[in-house]
Amino acid sequence: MSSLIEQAKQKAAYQAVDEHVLPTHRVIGVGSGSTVVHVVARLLQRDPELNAKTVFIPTSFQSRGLLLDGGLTVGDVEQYPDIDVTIDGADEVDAQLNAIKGGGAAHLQEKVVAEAAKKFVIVADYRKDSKVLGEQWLKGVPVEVVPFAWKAVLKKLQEQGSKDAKLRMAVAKAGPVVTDNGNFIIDAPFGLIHDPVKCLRDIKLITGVVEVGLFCNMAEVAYFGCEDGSVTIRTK
Ligand SMILES: O=C(CO)[C@H](O)[C@H](O)COP(=O)(O)O
Repeated sequence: MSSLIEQAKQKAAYQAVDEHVLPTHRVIGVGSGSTVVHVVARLLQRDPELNAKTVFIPTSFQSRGLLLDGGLTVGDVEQYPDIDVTIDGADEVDAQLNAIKGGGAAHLQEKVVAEAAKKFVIVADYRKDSKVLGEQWLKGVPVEVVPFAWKAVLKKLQEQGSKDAKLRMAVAKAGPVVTDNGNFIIDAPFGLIHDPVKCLRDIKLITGVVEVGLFCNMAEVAYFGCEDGSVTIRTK
């Protein structure tokens, strides 16, 4: 395996799957991102008969592809509004298990699938472990917005104190990133976020905002893969 970071992601993902995906579970939410690749790899190592009795709820085009490529059955929250457990990555997690998500622009579906679950578990490597949000993740809070309102929302975010807020631009396409839901993303840095609940509320009240990449009071436990090969578990 290539790097310490990749090993850390794998360790956290494998341990979280082993400890939280139970044989009795029938509906499992699967987040998005590079750490979740290891979550799916571990799910595929389970007893195939068990996986055949289980429906997996993806949170993006990416995770849907991972699940389908593995031959797993996928569903959605319309069919399965009661999820046993959802496991997802994060961009940063604070001491209270509040998280910044949306680095992969998938936080709208991720939040719906996390909220529909009895238990929400975060998996991450050591770079994501913070006391206060905004310590490590400097790109800002990802905010999904309806396209026609992006400039108006950007202005409001700047008025709320994020003077460097900007529209996320695509890399291999001219123009902005377009989410799986057909929306745009604004990345809004607020420095250290000591009160993430207030920050979330303030942003969500801006008309044109679809969802904010602040996941407050949602995770029950976070697994951090460490540089020395160990895994740190943080619970509420
Ligand atoms: O929120 C997310 C996507 O919207 C991801 O979970 C987050 O960006 C972490 O990704 P990675 O595991 O690749 O570091």
